[in-house]
Amino acid sequence: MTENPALLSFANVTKTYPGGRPVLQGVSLRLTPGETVALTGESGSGKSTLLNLAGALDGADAGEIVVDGVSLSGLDDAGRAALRRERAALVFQQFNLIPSMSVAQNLAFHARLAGREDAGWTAEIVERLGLSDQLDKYPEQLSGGQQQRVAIGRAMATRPRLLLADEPTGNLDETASDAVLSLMLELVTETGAGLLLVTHSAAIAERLDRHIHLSRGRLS
Ligand SMILES: Nc1ncnc2c1ncn2[C@@H]1O[C@H](COP(=O)(O)OP(=O)(O)OP(=O)(O)O)[C@@H](O)[C@H]1O
Repeated sequence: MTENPALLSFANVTKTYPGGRPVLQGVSLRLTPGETVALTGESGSGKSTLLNLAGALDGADAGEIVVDGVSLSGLDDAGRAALRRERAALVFQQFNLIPSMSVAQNLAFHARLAGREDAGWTAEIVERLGLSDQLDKYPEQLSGGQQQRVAIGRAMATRPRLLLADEPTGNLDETASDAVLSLMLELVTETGAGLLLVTHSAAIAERLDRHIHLSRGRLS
């Protein structure tokens, strides 16, 4: 049997910030298409660091990271930006919507940058995320749950192969958190993307296919 190609792989990755203690010490992991993986660990254990490396927001000191067949160590700034536009999308706890843009403009923004505007797919995302009545509104006019749905829609509009989410429901109450997580899992599963999601919540981690834990710079 041939092994599924990895969508994301870390091989012996290490990371230390200047003047700090080692945060990641020989981390290896593998995520295949369609797989959803929860990453937990105590505060300060390096979860966001690992996610930022996977999204090419920062570079590893050693080891190899490959996203959808692309080795990150060989990329310059432009290559890293292209990777985030075309292969790996990020969703953060703080939503990070553009305040001066309407919901419709926020949703279209990354897809336009990537030259991948697809009106049919965007309309489907809007429908699925229940945003039809919100398109002309601005982020400040939305609830936290609605803002996060826009952030997820914006990330999914480019049909990323890999979705990296850093405590995406951390700012939401339990009901909104459940709803947003369900929508995210549906979209990810339907598009065959992979999901790596940082969470503090055991209940959220249980809803994903697999659970990995970071402690003292290593995964278990
Ligand atoms: N840009 C940076 N410069 C220096 N040190 C950093 C930087 N970012 C993170 N750190 C340090 O690296 C360690 C890991 O931080 P990281 O944010 O990855 O942890 P985390 O597990 O995501 O934490 P939390 O659950 O609190 O968000 C911490 O000790 C933190 O202080």
